[in-house]
Amino acid sequence: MLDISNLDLAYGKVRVLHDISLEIAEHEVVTLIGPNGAGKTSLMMALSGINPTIGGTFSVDGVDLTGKPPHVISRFGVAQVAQRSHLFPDMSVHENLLLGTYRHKNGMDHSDMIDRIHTYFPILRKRASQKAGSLSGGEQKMLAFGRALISRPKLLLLDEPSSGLSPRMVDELADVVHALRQDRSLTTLIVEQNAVMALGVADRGYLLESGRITVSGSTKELASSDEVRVAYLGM
Ligand SMILES: Nc1ncnc2c1ncn2[C@@H]1O[C@H](COP(=O)(O)OP(=O)(O)OP(=O)(O)O)[C@@H](O)[C@H]1O
Repeated sequence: MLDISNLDLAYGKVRVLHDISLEIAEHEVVTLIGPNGAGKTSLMMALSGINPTIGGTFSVDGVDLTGKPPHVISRFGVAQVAQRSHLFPDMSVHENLLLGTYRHKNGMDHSDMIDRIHTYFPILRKRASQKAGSLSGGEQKMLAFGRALISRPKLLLLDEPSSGLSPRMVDELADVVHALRQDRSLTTLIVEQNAVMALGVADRGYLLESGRITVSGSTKELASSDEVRVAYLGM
């Protein structure tokens, strides 16, 4: 579903990603873990068409999307839940959720999907008519996640979903990712600093360090690798 091949990215003269190659098969949940400043968000922004790349390619479902603008990538079915939720604060929770349906034809029935999202995130049902700007930070993240799900993406990109969440909310979020994985209805890339959470919900993973992928393998292999221990614990 996602095929990244030898991708390079720089901010001006500062090279941030080096020769990144990564694949995700349809319905897989794959994680890219790495410490602060490794380049995780830079890669997500590249895959959404926000950051221009300087080398390499990436394709989704066999279609080369390298260099395409964000609106084209999004219409193609790539949805990103960014670290910041980017909601419309004066619109209601329900209205923000419905904004995720824009890529589908008018008149399409979204009620089943809305019910499913409310099952994953019951708070969004309770707060449906409340302004999105009045939600807590964690609740706003849930809404941004729901808005991405309602778009029925081919590929879901989750950028550090656990950042800023309480331990209880991280567990709730992990349960949702786990349920989505059980459904096998989505293909997901989770970029995380929280290796424990990410390795607990993914099928496979990659370790990104200083802009290079240094280890890849099953979540079990990553969890027991010396490189992951050194990257996270410095020992
Ligand atoms: N717009 C930018 N201009 C210049 N440098 C940038 C820009 N955005 C990020 N960087 C630099 O690129 C490097 C990678 O940053 P990035 O945000 O991708 O890392 P990250 O792995 O997501 O980190 P974190 O886990 O702390 O969010 C960092 O050194 C950062 O300072």
